[in-house]
Amino acid sequence: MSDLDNEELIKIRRDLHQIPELALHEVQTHDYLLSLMKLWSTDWLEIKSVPSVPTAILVRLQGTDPHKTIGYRTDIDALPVTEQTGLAFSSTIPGQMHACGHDIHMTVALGILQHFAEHQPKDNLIFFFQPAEEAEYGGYRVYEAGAFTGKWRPDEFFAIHDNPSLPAGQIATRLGTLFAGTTEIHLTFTGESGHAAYPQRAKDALVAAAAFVMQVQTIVSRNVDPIRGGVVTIGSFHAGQVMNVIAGEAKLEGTIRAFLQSDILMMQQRVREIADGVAQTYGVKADLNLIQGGYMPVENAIEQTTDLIEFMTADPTIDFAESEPAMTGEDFGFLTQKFPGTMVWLGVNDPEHSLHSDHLNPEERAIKPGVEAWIKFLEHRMQ
Ligand SMILES: CC(=O)N[C@@H](CCC[C@H](N)C(=O)O)C(=O)O
Repeated sequence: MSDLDNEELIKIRRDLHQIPELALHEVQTHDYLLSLMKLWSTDWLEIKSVPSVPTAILVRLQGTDPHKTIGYRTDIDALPVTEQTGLAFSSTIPGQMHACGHDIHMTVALGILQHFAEHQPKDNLIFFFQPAEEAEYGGYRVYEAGAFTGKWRPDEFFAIHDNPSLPAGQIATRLGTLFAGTTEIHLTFTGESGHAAYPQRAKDALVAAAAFVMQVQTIVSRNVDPIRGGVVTIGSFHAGQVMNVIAGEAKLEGTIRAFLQSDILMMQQRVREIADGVAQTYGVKADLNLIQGGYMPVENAIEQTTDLIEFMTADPTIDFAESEPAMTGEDFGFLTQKFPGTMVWLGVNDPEHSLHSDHLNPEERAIKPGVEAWIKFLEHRMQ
């Protein structure tokens, strides 16, 4: 068998695009991936499951003359977004879409895996098909389950993320931090509802929540070093039922983002202080839940990343560019705290739409050069 050709890769991508599943529920995706891996089964390929995270798949390829074990990770989950692309191969699952391109990530990983299932690698390779990147921090869960121990422990880890702002097939990364660390904010203010005409007899949770939304804007403007920057976004605000009843409850959700873990911790503390202060000022109760999970800053390691940049820059068949850091989050950041490694962008040329857009339509011609660049680089790492 030869390497998967363009048409075969596109078919896999379209199959996966039609079955987008949410974090920790990637059952059809898991079965589809496994069916391909079984087709490519060889003496040197071993598959492992993780009982506590049943949609995760680890694949190990035994090297011919191993000096190390190289890890390659792809995420497999999708988003609660209703697809609006109108593509013939659109999502078949209502309200769910591969709007972050994990279908592209999986296809690239499968292309690389199929190559090394056909051509036994020199070093050992571990492919990690990771559930729950968008939420629920699957990488952290699988690590904590002890999956990366013994012969399953990678010495280094690599991963990609698609980028609609870059030309199709371009690979881009940088030394140091590529992606921000994040923290989810889940906050409920509870007051007392009442008649709109008698505010003095109620405790207005909506007004408290509105004050909170405005006050947290000062975290980035007054507490974060402006040279480093950060983000506090409240993306969801639900309160009240009708115009003439004071809301007794307000629910807010948002995200904190920064490039340094110390900034994340400081911003978490400021969110706690503001929630407590607002609760006291408005006589309501604040229930605050801050979840970082595995979304640590994605720190590209010096040795692996320098080698990758030098290798890809020198190869005229690879379109490589250095990139700026981004405020997107990724729980690959947790794995970069545990194993040295590198995450790169893969350009998919859809500049009109951002990641998470219901119109996101990555160019499939990015897949084949992505696969080829990684096969070359991994073979180079094995020399
Ligand atoms: C690449 C990307 O879009 N990642 C997501 C990761 C979500 C992190 C977590 N749920 C949070 O918001 O804190 C992103 O939103 O950046």
